[in-house]
Amino acid sequence: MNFSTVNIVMGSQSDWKTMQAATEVLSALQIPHTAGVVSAHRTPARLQEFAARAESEGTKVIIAGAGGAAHLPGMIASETIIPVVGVPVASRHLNGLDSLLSIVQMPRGITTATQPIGEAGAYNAGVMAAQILALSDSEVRERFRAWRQQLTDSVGYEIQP
Ligand SMILES: Nc1c(C(=O)O)ncn1[C@@H]1O[C@H](COP(=O)(O)O)[C@@H](O)[C@H]1O
Repeated sequence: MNFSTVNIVMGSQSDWKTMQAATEVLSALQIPHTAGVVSAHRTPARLQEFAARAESEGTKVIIAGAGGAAHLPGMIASETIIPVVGVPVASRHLNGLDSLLSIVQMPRGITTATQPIGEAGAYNAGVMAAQILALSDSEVRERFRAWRQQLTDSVGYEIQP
């Protein structure tokens, strides 16, 4: 189990093709991150160990993605006070609506920062993690501002018919 400033975890190896988009902004902003498989359903002991160690290992934000009965993000959120950014991975039968509802409908007091379904959600999870870190890290803040300006500048006004 590897720990880093941002830990990206997912319920299955099959989620990686979606979840790897979370690394794009983190890499661009030079934010240390690592990724691995943790499942509330299949590896409950690993989940317990991961959540118990993350804070003392220096993790500041956890990005958790899962599909279907996506209990992983909420279960991690219940075991640590580190903010958990949840990513609903598109499921085979219900296109991720099941994943979204499983992650977003948390009980009062325990919460996840839930992102859109699929790759765009994973990408934005990276953005959200960077913004959380920017609050307490001036170097990340400056890099984030520059990244955001680039995004703004890249949106052209003219329509290309
Ligand atoms: N939702 C969860 C959890 C969990 O929430 O603990 N563990 C695995 N899974 C999900 O099962 C789906 C199918 O997994 P497989 O492709 O391994 O059969 C994946 O999207 C995974 O996130």
